[in-house]
Amino acid sequence: NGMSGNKCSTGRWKYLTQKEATDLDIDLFNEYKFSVDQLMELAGLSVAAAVAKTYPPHTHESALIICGPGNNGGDGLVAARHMALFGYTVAVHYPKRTAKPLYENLLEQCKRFDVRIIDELPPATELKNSYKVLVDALFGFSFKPPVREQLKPALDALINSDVPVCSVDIPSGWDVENGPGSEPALKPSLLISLSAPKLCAQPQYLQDAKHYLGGRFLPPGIIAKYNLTLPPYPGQEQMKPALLHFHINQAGIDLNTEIPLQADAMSMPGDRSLKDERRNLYICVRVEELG
Ligand SMILES: NC(=O)C1=CN([C@@H]2O[C@H](COP(=O)(O)OP(=O)(O)OC[C@H]3O[C@@H](n4cnc5c(N)ncnc54)[C@H](OP(=O)(O)O)[C@@H]3O)[C@@H](O)[C@H]2O)[C@@H](O)CC1
Ligand SMILES: [K+]
Repeated sequence: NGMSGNKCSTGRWKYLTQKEATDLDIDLFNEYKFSVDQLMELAGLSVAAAVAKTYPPHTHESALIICGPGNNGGDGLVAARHMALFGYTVAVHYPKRTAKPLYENLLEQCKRFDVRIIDELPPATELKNSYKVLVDALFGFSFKPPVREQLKPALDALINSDVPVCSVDIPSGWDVENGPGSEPALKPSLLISLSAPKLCAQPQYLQDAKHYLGGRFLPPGIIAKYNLTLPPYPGQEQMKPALLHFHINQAGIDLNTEIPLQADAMSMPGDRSLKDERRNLYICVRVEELG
């Protein structure tokens, strides 16, 4: 039936290496003259929008955002403010603060939006009772495993929480290129890749997670330089369900696959005939949205 193995991907999109992600970031600032604040605002806004689409405030009112010391944490602070505007009750845990005006200002803004800053994380059971959704803004594409002692409790809280975790750009603790590894790792239920997905966002690592693309700010020159093939954003949206992962049920076998959304109809659950571009054949699938 052309679907040997248990994975099927059309392999249409480009996934960045860690070095490409870093170089692209540097180009945006040095060559394309963006400031960090600008891109962080757009990144954080798209994170908040993707979280609200997946776990809306009327069902997941109470949110905890765990922020790390780098720009990934900055994205989390921005998302916290936007989520407060969207109607969530938001708390932020920010255990290793960076003494730079950008981060100090973002934190102050959070406080002015009634975001609660919590210095100690509660134990897992209490965390589960207090929050309906977590945002993982601990580490982004500059992370090098293994996690050091100081931030291990924050990572462990995300791993052991038993609450849906929405990861910003990279699931924290994962190798940016090689995914979760063999140790017990974070299993996010939503990943928001920023600007372009990194190698760890491939479906074989992400498994049942929803996957959005956000950070809609790449100039055409960057797209050309890095040979980026990315799904087009619809209209004025800040984020896009780029690489939704569906359960495929064929002849009683559950397959986990990745299907790029070419038409809106594809995002609806139901039976479909889909073209597997790589193998150039059509497969009959049942599309069930996860999560
Ligand atoms: N172009 C884009 O798409 C844009 C991307 N943006 C965002 O920026 C993110 C990348 O940000 P980033 O480069 O500041 O690094 P990030 O990953 O947050 O963390 C570095 C920090 O973690 C630390 N650390 C590292 N390893 C560690 C370990 N094992 N254990 C403990 N700590 C460890 C490291 O500490 P250090 O090693 O330096 O002491 C440093 O403090 C990116 O993913 C996206 O979210 C947007 O904001 C704007 C445009
Ligand atoms: K993260």
